[in-house]
Amino acid sequence: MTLTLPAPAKLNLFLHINGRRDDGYHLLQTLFVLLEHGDTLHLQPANDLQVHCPGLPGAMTDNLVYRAAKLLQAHTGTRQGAHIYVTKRLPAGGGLGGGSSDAATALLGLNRLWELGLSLDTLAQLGLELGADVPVFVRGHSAFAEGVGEQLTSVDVPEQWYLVVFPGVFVSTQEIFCDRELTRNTPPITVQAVLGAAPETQLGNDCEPVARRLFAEVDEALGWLERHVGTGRMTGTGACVYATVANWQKGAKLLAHLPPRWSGFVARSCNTSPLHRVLEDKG
Ligand SMILES: C[C@@](CO)(OP(=O)(O)O)[C@H](O)COP(=O)(O)OP(=O)(O)OC[C@H]1O[C@@H](n2ccc(N)nc2=O)[C@H](O)[C@@H]1O
Ligand SMILES: Nc1ncnc2c1ncn2[C@@H]1O[C@H](COP(=O)(O)OP(=O)(O)O)[C@@H](O)[C@H]1O
Repeated sequence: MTLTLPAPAKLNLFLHINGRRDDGYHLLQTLFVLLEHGDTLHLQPANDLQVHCPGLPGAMTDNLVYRAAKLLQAHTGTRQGAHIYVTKRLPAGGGLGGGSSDAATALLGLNRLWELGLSLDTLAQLGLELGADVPVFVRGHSAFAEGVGEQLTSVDVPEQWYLVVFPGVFVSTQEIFCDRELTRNTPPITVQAVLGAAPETQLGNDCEPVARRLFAEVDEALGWLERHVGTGRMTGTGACVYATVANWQKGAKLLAHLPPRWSGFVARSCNTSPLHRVLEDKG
């Protein structure tokens, strides 16, 4: 029996840095939406634990999917194993949360495969040990996030079509957060103000000026969107940039004119994660 599950991408419709904790972690506010596009995990019960993730450099034991599985084994004491095959579509370091989403899908998928019966609260708490972005994928709903990204308020955001462009560079989250010129004093806003604001056009991403300065390709990709679509925004700490488009056809037409050194996709946002919908369908 193979359990095949999606690991959707996310976009940050805005990202404000409000301060910094004593341990160096940043206090932020952001609005996450999920996309109908992402990686796919195939999970098979086995006696040992193996993760195959073609195209992603690095040791298997560093893969967030492997680390998620080990965390579940340690937390529950189960001796069950699995062979997990990851089809990567989301660029690592793209700001689309691919690694975090893979980890969340592994947590929920193995919880089902191994019949562990852990709650979403417990899985989100475990996920936070793997990365600040994992809990939103575990909970599987558009959310306003605060704190270091772990305090989530579930919200409904208008579902829209997005053109997402990957400008071919890897942006390390840590490098952006370490930059001296990153502004860290944006005043906090309320969730009501966010939802009334058309976030992707009226609220900004504080990491964008830093990424534009450090990575010429991010700057050029944003310039391309601004010229061809009228607006552009960066997701997370980069590198991907995006804009809303009226429908799939409009997005596909723009995609056809993308400079060949970049890649991209067109996808619709969704308030409920495709992962949760598939798990519900499978009962
Ligand atoms: C800022 C966001 C917005 O979505 O950027 P993206 O990674 O999506 O681009 C995320 O919350 C990132 O989450 P995630 O990518 O899981 O970050 P983590 O692995 O937890 O942290 C990577 C590094 O970023 C820094 N970091 C991360 C989160 C945070 N609130 N403050 C920080 O200073 C820390 O130096 C940490 O070592
Ligand atoms: N399954 C995975 N997919 C993507 N990246 C992973 C995975 N496991 C570990 N990583 C590591 O996580 C980092 C990027 O994570 P990712 O979530 O894709 O980017 P971002 O946080 O920018 O959206 C990279 O350093 C990558 O090596």
